[in-house]
Amino acid sequence: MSKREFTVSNEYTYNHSSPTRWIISHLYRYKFIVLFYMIVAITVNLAFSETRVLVGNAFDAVLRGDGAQIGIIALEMLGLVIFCGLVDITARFSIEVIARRFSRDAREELYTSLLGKSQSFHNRQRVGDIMARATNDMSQVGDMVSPGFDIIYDSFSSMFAILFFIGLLDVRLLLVPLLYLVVFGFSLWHYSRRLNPVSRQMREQFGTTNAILNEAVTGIEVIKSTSQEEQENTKFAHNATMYRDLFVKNGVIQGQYLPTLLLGIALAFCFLHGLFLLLQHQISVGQLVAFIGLASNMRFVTDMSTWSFNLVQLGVAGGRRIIGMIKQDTELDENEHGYNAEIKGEIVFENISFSYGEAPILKNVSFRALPGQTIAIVGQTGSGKSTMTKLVNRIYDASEGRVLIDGQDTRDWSLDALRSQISTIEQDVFLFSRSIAENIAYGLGQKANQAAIEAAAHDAQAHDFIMGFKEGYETVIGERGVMLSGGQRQRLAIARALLTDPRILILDDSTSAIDSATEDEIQKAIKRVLQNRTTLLITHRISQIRWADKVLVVRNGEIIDQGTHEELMDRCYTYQRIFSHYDSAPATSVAPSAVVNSAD
Ligand SMILES: Nc1ncnc2c1ncn2[C@@H]1O[C@H](COP(=O)(O)OP(=O)(O)OP(=O)(O)O)[C@@H](O)[C@H]1O
Repeated sequence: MSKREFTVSNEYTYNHSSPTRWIISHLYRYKFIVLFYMIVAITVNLAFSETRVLVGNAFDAVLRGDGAQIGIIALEMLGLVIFCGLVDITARFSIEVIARRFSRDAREELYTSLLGKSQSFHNRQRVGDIMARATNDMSQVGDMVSPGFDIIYDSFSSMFAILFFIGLLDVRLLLVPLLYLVVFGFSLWHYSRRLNPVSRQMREQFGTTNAILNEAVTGIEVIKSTSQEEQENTKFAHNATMYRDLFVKNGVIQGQYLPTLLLGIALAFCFLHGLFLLLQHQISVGQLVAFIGLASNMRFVTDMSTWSFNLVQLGVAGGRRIIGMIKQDTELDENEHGYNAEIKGEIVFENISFSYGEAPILKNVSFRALPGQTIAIVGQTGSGKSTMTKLVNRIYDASEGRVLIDGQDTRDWSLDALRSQISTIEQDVFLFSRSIAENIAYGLGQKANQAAIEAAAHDAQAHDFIMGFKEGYETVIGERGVMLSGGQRQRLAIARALLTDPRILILDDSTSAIDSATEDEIQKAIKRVLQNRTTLLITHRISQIRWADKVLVVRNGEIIDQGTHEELMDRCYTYQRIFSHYDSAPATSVAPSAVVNSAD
């Protein structure tokens, strides 16, 4: 079992060792419905084949001039046809239930697995590709069961019924149908082998094309502002053409389906064989008619196989892509039974080094924050400030060294216990397209009440602007909060953090987008949110740096000095360069990156 950051209790375990096993393990979950379907489907086919035998019997009765027998046969036929119709509905209904449950379960499985993947995993993935797997591959998997598997099973059970009744007519009549079956099986195997790789490539190509489309729609602003429509269009057209070519290739293989030709030959031989036995007085005319009727039923088996095998191929290919994603390794483990306690708030970085890839981003970083302290982090852009904070709640793990929270290595903490007590307010606040109340209450799930939400919004200086909307707290904000200004989004994020009452708070440049009119309100909100918790504060604002108990000066992934604002002003040249001309200025913001860069 690979590592996961999130699991659901009582989760059903599926077999991921191969796509086929995965599919079987899903179907096994509904074994009784599957069994019911299989019995019912075979019953329908037996009943249907019996009608052919009745036609043969009717022929014999006509030749004998036995009117009474003809009447009985007609009634039997009527009864059988009604029975077939009714039972067939049950079979179709049960297979449809299985197919849709399968799709639903597989969707849930993929979704849970995605929630359990690490940030590094999601950094690597393309959203469009994930979406293709979650939508298209999922419906392929459902269609594989119904109509795909349904038709195949129906075909084979119908074949079984055909052979059964032919055997009852006269065992010798089985000769040609059995020979046909062997040749049919072989050509089907050959057909699947050719179709399989093309189906797989089609799925892959669909994912890529979808990812390009998704990226273009998400980044439409950049495309337009840089006039790159032409380039994007060419790229998309190239990929769409590749998808089309694969589709055509798929069609060509399907068009070369040999069993249709083979069936024609088989039927001709069946007729010759039957005729031969009739002329030898080995079988009756009625038996010959029944035999030909049954043999021509093999047409359903042959025709249906083309399309349904394609559906199964596509389903298996889809399943392979889905489990491919589910099985992909992720770096962190939920550590469900790890250390679990209320965080007091001590953070210790012990000789931390970290890199996303080859290049080291943090080098031998050490510092200590006592419970309740505010630690400001300043440094040039790209120096590794945000990365440092991402090691605290284990978005990433350090490559070397240890991060200790209350003396415990973060790797020993239960991930849920750790993360649920740490909140981050980032530069780019993410809001869901839900109501404002739901966005504020997000960290608490369903547990927050309206009064608590409003109190948090008051403290975050967000209440007034929220009440300015017609729907107040029930206002649904657009995707990614586009209806709100940067400052409003950040105040909602502060309200969210206040509500969850985290023991450790990470504020990453959180006030950079705020205009001066709301500056005071925000300062109040931030000051309020810092109280009674350990805070790592990445900021460009001198007023906030003054609140800090300690300031870390970061350059190229190293802490070059640390101390209080006053100490650093006294002894750190780089720090002096950043803040000297703001020393007597009122609370305001600076862009230390620019200054530090020039100091370098
Ligand atoms: N997910 C990632 N994958 C690979 N490299 C990354 C990733 N995130 C950040 N980096 C790189 O790590 C370095 C440090 O980035 P980080 O965001 O920690 O800097 P920062 O000091 O917070 O910068 P800023 O002030 O601009 O936010 C940068 O060179 C950046 O390109």
